[in-house]
Amino acid sequence: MSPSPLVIAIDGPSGSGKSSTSRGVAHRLGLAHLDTGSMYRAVACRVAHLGIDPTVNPNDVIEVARQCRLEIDTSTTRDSVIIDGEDVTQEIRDPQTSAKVSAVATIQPVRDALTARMRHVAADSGRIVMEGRDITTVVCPDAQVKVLLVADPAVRIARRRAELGETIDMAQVIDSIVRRDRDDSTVSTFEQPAEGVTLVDSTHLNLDQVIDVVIDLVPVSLR
Ligand SMILES: Nc1ncnc2c1ncn2[C@@H]1O[C@H](COP(=O)(O)OP(=O)(O)O)[C@@H](O)[C@H]1O
Ligand SMILES: Nc1ccn([C@H]2C[C@H](O)[C@@H](COP(=O)(O)OP(=O)(O)O)O2)c(=O)n1
Repeated sequence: MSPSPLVIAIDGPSGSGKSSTSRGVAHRLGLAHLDTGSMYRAVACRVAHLGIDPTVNPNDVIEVARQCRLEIDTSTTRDSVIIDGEDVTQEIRDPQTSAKVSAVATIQPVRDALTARMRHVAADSGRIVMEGRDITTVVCPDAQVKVLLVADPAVRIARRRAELGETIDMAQVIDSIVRRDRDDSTVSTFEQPAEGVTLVDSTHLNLDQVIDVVIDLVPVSLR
């Protein structure tokens, strides 16, 4: 008998620990993992390579989101992202990409195109952890487990700074958390949990503790 379908949806603001937690949960339960932010980031990279300014030519961005060939590894051991044959695995994590991505992610038809792709990945995989900003509310509102992962802004800024290295420009780090959350929250609701979504505050929890909290939410019969 094949195992029951299982979608664990994790939303939250930047730096709340979505990727680390999702990866850890997927690894422990043997599930696939999709970082949906990497899809928006990949489109932002492709758009930049094509010399498109999203604020001037949003229709060109929509075209890229609809037509691009996107190859994303959903295993927990690799995290490669290839768009139209170009490997952008490293570039999507650059602070320059972080600074550009909201301009792409706030175009509603771009969201519609990528949401459809995300749902295909979930359906193909069957058992997956999906993370982003609108997975619990828009992409997979019927997920068996729905979590909104938050942490105090100062803690999120400190975590991101530690991740990027002490030499990183502090203004850039603050922009990538505070300004980006403000822009992203114009199109997604990730500051308050929607009905049926469990709020998990990671401010005072280490990564293993957060992973344990999420796994405890998964019905034993589905693990
Ligand atoms: N509970 C936690 N305690 C301490 N550091 C954490 C915790 N969760 C994540 N981190 C660290 O914070 C940084 C941002 O985490 P990440 O998972 O990339 O967040 P997000 O995907 O929400 O932007 C990473 O360097 C990660 O190792
Ligand atoms: N489901 C999603 C996932 C990401 N986004 C947007 C919002 C973010 O600015 C970018 C990048 O998301 P990502 O999760 O990689 O960002 P962080 O790791 O949280 O800093 O994409 C979104 O609008 N909806």
